[in-house]
Amino acid sequence: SHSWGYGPHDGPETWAKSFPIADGPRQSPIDIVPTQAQHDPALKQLKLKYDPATAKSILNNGHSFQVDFADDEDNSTLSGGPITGIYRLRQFHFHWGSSDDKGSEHTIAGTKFPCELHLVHWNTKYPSFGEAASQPDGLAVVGVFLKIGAANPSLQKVLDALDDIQAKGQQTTFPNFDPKTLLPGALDFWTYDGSLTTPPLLESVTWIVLKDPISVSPAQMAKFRSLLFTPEGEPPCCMVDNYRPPQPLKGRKVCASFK
Ligand SMILES: CCN[C@H]1CN(CCOCC)S(=O)(=O)c2sc(S(N)(=O)=O)cc21
Ligand SMILES: [Zn+2]
Repeated sequence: SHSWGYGPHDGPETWAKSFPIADGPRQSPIDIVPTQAQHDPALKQLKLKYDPATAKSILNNGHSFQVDFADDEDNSTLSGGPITGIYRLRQFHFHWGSSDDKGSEHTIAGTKFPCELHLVHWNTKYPSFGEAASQPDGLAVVGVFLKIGAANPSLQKVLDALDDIQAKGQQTTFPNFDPKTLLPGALDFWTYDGSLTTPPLLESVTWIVLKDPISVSPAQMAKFRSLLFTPEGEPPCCMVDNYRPPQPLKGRKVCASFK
């Protein structure tokens, strides 16, 4: 069975054995070099329309934790930006480090952030999420960097639920949450064609990485690090450093929505 992780024996350097696409032409994340990104005036404004009523539950999946959304209707959607059509919000999750000097997946000219938020959307031109996940234009993930600063009240609502999902496989209800409150004021972004950053590493993601970070306090970072990779009853292993390092650009262009 595909037991992959982030440790020395099952981490990103080993994934190509079970998932050969790990060495593919459009892998994620990447190091974004702002001076080498091309401003594309044709890029539309990002349109994020989220209905808090679609928030359903929060789950520790043993790799991260995710907030899952009802995606049977067009109630929480992404459109505009680099994408055509309408993509539905499926879930959001995070990647973070064991210390504040690392944790993000994308980097900016080599700079790592302590945490990165991913909002996962799928293209409604396909009949289901699973079908979309295998198509080159099937998914669109909005990435948001978290930077150490003031405590983030909206993030705190998410972190307050972590006590109930400490171990792998645990989940609880998480109603009435508006993910828009986790976004920075400006929606300037970089965009490029990439992949899932975890197995199955499918090359089906249009990445939309926001330029501006949101804040997270040191105490809030400690809350992320209180989660466990391991299920109840197994020796506990702290959920930290659940990030894949930047992958080769292999000739891809990174476009910027801003000058
Ligand atoms: C732990 C597994 N993470 C996966 C799970 N999903 C893929 C499931 O494939 C179904 C065929 S997902 O589409 O929700 C998704 S998005 C990202 S990321 N870090 O690139 O934003 C990883 C993952
Ligand atoms: Zn992710």
